[in-house]
Amino acid sequence: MSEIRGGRAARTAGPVHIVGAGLLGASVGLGLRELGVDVTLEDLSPTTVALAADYGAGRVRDASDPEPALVVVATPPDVTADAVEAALARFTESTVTDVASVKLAPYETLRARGLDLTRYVGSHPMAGRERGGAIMARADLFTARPWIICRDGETPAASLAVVEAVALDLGASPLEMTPEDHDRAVGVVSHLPQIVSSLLAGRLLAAPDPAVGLAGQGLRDTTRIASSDPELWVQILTANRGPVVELLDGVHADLESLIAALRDVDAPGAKRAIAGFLADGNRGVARIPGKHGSSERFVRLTVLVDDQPGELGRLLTELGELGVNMEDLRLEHSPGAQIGFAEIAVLPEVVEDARRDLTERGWRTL
Ligand SMILES: NC(=O)C1=CN([C@@H]2O[C@H](COP(=O)(O)OP(=O)(O)OC[C@H]3O[C@@H](n4cnc5c(N)ncnc54)[C@H](O)[C@@H]3O)[C@@H](O)[C@H]2O)C=CC1
Ligand SMILES: O=C(O)C(=O)Cc1ccc(O)cc1
Repeated sequence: MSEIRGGRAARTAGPVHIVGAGLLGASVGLGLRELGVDVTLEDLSPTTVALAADYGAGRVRDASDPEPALVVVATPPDVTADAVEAALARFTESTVTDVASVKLAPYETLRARGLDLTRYVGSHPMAGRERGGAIMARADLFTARPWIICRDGETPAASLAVVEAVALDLGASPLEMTPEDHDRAVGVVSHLPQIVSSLLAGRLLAAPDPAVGLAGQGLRDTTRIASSDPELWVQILTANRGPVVELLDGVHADLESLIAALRDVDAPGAKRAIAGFLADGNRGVARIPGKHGSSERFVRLTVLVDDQPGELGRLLTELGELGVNMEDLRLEHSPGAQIGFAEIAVLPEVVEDARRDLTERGWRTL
């Protein structure tokens, strides 16, 4: 434990040098700076470095600075291998990690160049936002999120420990995977959802305005990540095309079966086939770990909140008065809409009482 601030001790011994001071890089910087770790920043864009420094993510490195203990490469995936190679050459003692969303492609590129990768430890925090840039950075981006670490057999324990320490300092849960297992896993939990969400949202382009105006919570939930950055995602999807194409082949086959069943709903077995897809979805969604480890520990109650100043504050105060222990809160609000949706997660045993009490106080619930 090297440095202390705000009651929390940093496991990370700086300096930490960040290459690429956008969303991920500046978020790592902000989180480590909060713990008092010395962080230096670098980016192709001088404006991005200045912005990230202004927000408090670190400072510009100067010639008198010692070698960093750790270099975090947070550049777009297609230049990650180049930036890792450059960092390994420039800093001859530092551990170098990267946070790219794909792990096999940069690793294979580096291996193919015949480099000594002893000091390189690929990693990937499973946390992000729809938009990139230093301006979107947050110190708490990684809180309670998995942080995958891909070492190979050669990685010394000390290098691994440096990357683990950063993940833990930022509130993440480090776990180890091979680059192959990582790419397969994120294919299904991150890349396929992105594609499905984008395809779904793309269908809205042909829908008339009055139809889109009817959009409810289901559409909002399933299209949130459709606002993601196309440039970043072209890189991610092309780099992980093997697992992604395999997953899409599965979706394609399912879609064909579903379409066939819906085309001829009176055919023997058609309704059972349709029910099967929906039931599989039920079983799949139940496997997604919730904030507290299981999606089934909490249930969600949606409360309609008028678009007036202070309404959300009033709801939170009244929940407190009613003794409702809120485990999580999500807000949905469309620009121009007269109403917002506050989705609160509560223990199943209190949901019906909470609904009744809120209704008695004049709140509308879904
Ligand atoms: N955006 C997200 O939700 C997540 C992104 N990642 C990964 O993090 C990495 C960074 O993504 P973001 O922070 O979202 O992107 P970003 O666009 O916000 O930041 C990337 C920064 O890298 C800089 N850059 C580009 N080439 C460079 C080079 N050769 N040397 C120095 N700086 C360079 C750019 O100027 C930019 O400021 C990507 O590899 C991405 O796959 C990982 C988890 C989540
Ligand atoms: O918004 C979400 O739910 C995400 O999962 C964001 C995200 C995007 C890209 C990554 O490589 C990791 C996480």
